[in-house]
Amino acid sequence: MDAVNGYYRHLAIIESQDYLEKVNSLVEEYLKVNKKPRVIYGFHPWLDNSKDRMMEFRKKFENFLDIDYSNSEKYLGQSADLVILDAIGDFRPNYIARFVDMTKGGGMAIIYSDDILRGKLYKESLTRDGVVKDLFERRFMELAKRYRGIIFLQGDRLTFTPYSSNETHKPYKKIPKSPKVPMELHELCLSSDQNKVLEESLFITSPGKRVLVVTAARGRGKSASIGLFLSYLMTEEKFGNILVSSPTYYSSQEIFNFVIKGLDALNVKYKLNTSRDGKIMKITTGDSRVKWVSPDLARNGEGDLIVVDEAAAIGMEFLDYILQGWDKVIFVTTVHGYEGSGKAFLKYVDRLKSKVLLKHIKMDYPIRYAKGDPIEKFMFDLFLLDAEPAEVMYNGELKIEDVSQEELFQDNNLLKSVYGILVTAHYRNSPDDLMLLGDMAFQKVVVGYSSEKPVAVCQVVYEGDLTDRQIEDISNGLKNEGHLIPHRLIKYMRAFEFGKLKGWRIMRIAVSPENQGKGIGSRIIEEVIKMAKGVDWVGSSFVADYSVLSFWIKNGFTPVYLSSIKNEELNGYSVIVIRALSEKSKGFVVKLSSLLKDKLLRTSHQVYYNLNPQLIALLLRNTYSERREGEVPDLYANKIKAYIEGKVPYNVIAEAAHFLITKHFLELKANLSIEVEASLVARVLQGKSWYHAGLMLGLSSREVEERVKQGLEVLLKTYS
Ligand SMILES: CC(=O)SCCNC(=O)CCNC(=O)[C@H](O)C(C)(C)COP(=O)(O)OP(=O)(O)OC[C@H]1O[C@@H](n2cnc3c(N)ncnc32)[C@H](O)[C@@H]1OP(=O)(O)O
Ligand SMILES: Nc1ncnc2c1ncn2[C@@H]1O[C@H](COP(=O)(O)OP(=O)(O)OP(=O)(O)O)[C@@H](O)[C@H]1O
Repeated sequence: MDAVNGYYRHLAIIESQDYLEKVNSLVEEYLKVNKKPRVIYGFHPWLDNSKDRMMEFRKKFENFLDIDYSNSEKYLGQSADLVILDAIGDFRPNYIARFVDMTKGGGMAIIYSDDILRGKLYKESLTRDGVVKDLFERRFMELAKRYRGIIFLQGDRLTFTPYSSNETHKPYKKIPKSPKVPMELHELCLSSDQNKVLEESLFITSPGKRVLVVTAARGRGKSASIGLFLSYLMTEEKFGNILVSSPTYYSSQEIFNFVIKGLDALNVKYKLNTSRDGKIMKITTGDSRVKWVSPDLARNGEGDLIVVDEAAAIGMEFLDYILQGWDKVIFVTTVHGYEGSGKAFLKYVDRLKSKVLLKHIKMDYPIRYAKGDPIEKFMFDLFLLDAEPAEVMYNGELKIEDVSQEELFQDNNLLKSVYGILVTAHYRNSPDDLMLLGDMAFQKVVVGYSSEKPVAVCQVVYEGDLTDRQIEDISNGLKNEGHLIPHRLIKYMRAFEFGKLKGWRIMRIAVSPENQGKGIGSRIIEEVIKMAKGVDWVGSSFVADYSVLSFWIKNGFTPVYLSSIKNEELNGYSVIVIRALSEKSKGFVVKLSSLLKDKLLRTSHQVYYNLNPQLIALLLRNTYSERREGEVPDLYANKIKAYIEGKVPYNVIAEAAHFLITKHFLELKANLSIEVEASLVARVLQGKSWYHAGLMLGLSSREVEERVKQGLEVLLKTYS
């Protein structure tokens, strides 16, 4: 009852063989306080008996929504009084975080399991040869016993320290006296912070370049209030064309839901464009529209206003690009969230303040529950959501050590600052990564310290050394044994013997943002290579990105593989780089990288049409070649000359240009700048029009053509 008054939540964790009885009696207790709760139930429908369990629960409630864990991203905006998680077959951090988040103030989340440590799906993906650690779960249980508001039932042992409504503050709306934004919209707000956003966002409508930044922890209703504000703008003439972008569609979903709520409240008619799977992609009313576009398209999109949700997660480089192209920009972002990189983004905003007219609105009050909610605190500390790197400036002194996973999980401050580096540098970090760090054996964690504080971290996984049987299974597509690099090279490059070599995959490397570009990453790699005694290769696999790839190439790694399909979730193509440490592996590197070069030369116009041409050029420049092209035919040379002199158009000489560029990348005798090479790649190998090549390269059509001519001239001199 006190929780209802104080609008705070409870979390119950049940680990017991008679879990159903225990959940039922807890639910009975809860029903005494709230007779008709809305219930959300999370599970894997296809696991043994899980559907039966769900059906049993479903009978008990009128308002019941069952959600398949694998689909749960779609339901981020949902909330319920009672959230029940089936943790019999899986105990996965991302799902726990996501579902507990759906619980409303006064409500309760229940996680039930027979045994948290064994037989869990995600954990199995971290298990190799039956070996896995349980540092994550032990920390989870230890915190659950210590934190208030958590009912922890292990067998028949109960730990629970209650919380009190005196310690919480409920959100209330507070409508300003004479609001400029319509009253109907203010009425829809649930906290005074939302009213504030609605009114103060008007800042963006005044003339000139303006940037509005809205930041808060998760669940403060940022997206909702911006959605309401956009519904107002749509009814005003000035903002006819509004784009919304975010790393994934789902982070913007609430914006669209609340544009609709707003338009409904204002009694305005609108039209929806929905994707096949039900996502609202565009809302139109009269001459105005709000449309979602992916970050790739937003870069060169046009309109009157752009909203970027989860802005910190997209990367500052992208934000700079948006700021160059747009006059009216709204950045919405979570700080201290799962996807967030808090301090780095806030520093970025501070720097921006001196360059453009900027307003920064911060929201404090949660929407779904009270400020001071004990479960929010538990989740923050459990998943280290507010982990940040230690503040330290690198002064040239670097101590590099490997730290055992046990040491890391025993020392919360060390864990927090090491994990903070990973969270801040890799925006895709999620609660799952903490479990991976704690539980996956066969890994090595290397930490770089400056002035005794962590500034860099590197996670290494041992791979390879496979048996014939394992290799055969992988080659037949049967099993994924978790050896990522050998797996890809065996399955897609058919390099069976490579599987027998011993390797270290650098799964993660990150340097705290203030200290990047000072040589720390390279020194860590050097040290890791020294540690790799008796190892044939050290490698890495990551989403292809120009500057990250440059880092590996600088450190002596060679690209050997590039995926043929874009990974939609990661929004890019993955690339594998390897540094050979033994003669045997050297042979593979030469062979595989030559094959990669050939693949790029022959298929850039189809397989890699959408890949950044600079990246293709960088790959072509840094791969071996085992074949040569013949002499440049005189006819080709003459044609190209005629083109350079402006006597014939490009299409007339396209085949000659293709020949010459292929020859260049096979022989690498001419020294062209990466910009010129990228223009050649875009036009000649990818077959883009001048216009599209220009879009990719940030150049005008004329500039691209100038570079192509310039490049062809040098190549002709070198090779004919
Ligand atoms: C498997 C993986 O984890 S791949 C992903 C790698 N990690 C990340 O992208 C996280 C964010 N970035 C970082 O943490 C670091 O910048 C790292 C790990 C990529 C590189 O470490 P650093 O100490 O910054 O690199 P270091 O100073 O040794 O080398 C500099 C070179 O790396 C490249 N580089 C890549 N990213 C950066 C960056 N953010 N800042 C500066 N240089 C970078 C450049 O080519 C640079 O050479 P240049 O100065 O001639 O342009
Ligand atoms: N005014 C409102 N009325 C009803 N529900 C609201 C309101 N504002 C927010 N919500 C609900 O609260 C939840 C959090 O809102 P929203 O997604 O806007 O928060 P956010 O701060 O953007 O959080 P996140 O970081 O999760 O994106 C959502 O489920 C949303 O539907």
